[in-house]
Amino acid sequence: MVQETTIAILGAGAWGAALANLAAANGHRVRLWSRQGTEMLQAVVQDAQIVLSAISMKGVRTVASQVQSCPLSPETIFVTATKGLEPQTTATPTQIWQAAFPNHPVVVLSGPNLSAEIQKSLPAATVVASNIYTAAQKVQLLFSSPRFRVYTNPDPLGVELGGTLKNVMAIAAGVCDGLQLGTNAKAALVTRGLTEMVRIGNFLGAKTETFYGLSGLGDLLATCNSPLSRNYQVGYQMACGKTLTNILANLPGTAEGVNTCQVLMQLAQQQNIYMPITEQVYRLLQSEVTPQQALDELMLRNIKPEYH
Ligand SMILES: NC(=O)C1=CN([C@@H]2O[C@H](COP(=O)(O)OP(=O)(O)OC[C@H]3O[C@@H](n4cnc5c(N)ncnc54)[C@H](OP(=O)(O)O)[C@@H]3O)[C@@H](O)[C@H]2O)C=CC1
Ligand SMILES: O=C(CO)COP(=O)(O)O
Repeated sequence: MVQETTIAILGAGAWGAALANLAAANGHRVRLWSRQGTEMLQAVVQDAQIVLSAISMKGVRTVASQVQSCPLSPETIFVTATKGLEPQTTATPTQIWQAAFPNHPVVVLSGPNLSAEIQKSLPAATVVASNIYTAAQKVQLLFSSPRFRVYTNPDPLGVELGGTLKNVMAIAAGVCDGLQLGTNAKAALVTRGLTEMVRIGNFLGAKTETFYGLSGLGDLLATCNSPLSRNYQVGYQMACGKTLTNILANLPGTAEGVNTCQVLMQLAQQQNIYMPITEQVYRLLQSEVTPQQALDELMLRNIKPEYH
């Protein structure tokens, strides 16, 4: 029997609300905070054993610095469920929370977790990872249930990057389906997309094997194959001729892949890392190529061995 725990969830969007329901269904006291709500941030995080952030990337640093001015228990564990990279610094959400709270454990939670399915109580699995294993274990116990299977993993950076990098590939997968390129093309795209994720992930310090687990390949498969994914929807609608501005104006929620793609392109150029799919997604989002031209650019590259 898991002890009843007070969990403050920051961000009451699609994912924050789904995580709140999972925690409440396990008998925990859940306090939800968002800018739209009436609860003060200080009151929500006060005495919370867990502070979980499900805030879009663009709000993470601001909210982390607001939490810094709130009184917290020294035992508080931070959990981050955001999938993005900060444009100015390329920092991950975990790195931002850890720098703001150097004396607290930070746990990343990431996996193939389309919130609409979780809200329908469909079964799912996820991964929790931290440099402090006991903190990850605590979070695993808090969220585990017969419908939500939680694994621990010792590579928090790899877990976090899997969820972040796959968003760019989900945009590409949406384009692939929107252009009706078929199952072979999709399989090639997702497989080569994973190779690209491993390449940049290794450069940033993540372990290869993590990308072959739930938070990497698992999340890649979920988002590249589901119209529930907002990132997939962006690609699909671009392939159908809509403009990015128009798509984002009507999208239900956040598509982090749009910003992540820009950050990755900057990094790839600075560090000379070969990321052909990311580059074509970037050029498409910048309206430098059409979906068909992006496809041609990828297919007409020099032929080469599968592995270097
Ligand atoms: N939906 C999903 O299936 C999953 C989403 N994720 C990740 O979780 C994160 C949130 O996604 P999701 O819940 O779907 O997105 P939503 O767009 O539904 O919600 C975003 C949340 O972030 C908050 N927010 C946005 N900008 C700021 C800001 N500047 N300051 C404070 N709060 C801000 C919003 O607050 P407010 O309500 O006040 O506007 C809202 O609570 C993303 O990084 C996403 O990749 C991860 C797994 C699954
Ligand atoms: O990360 C997700 C599922 O694991 C959600 O994907 P989208 O943000 O593309 O909707």
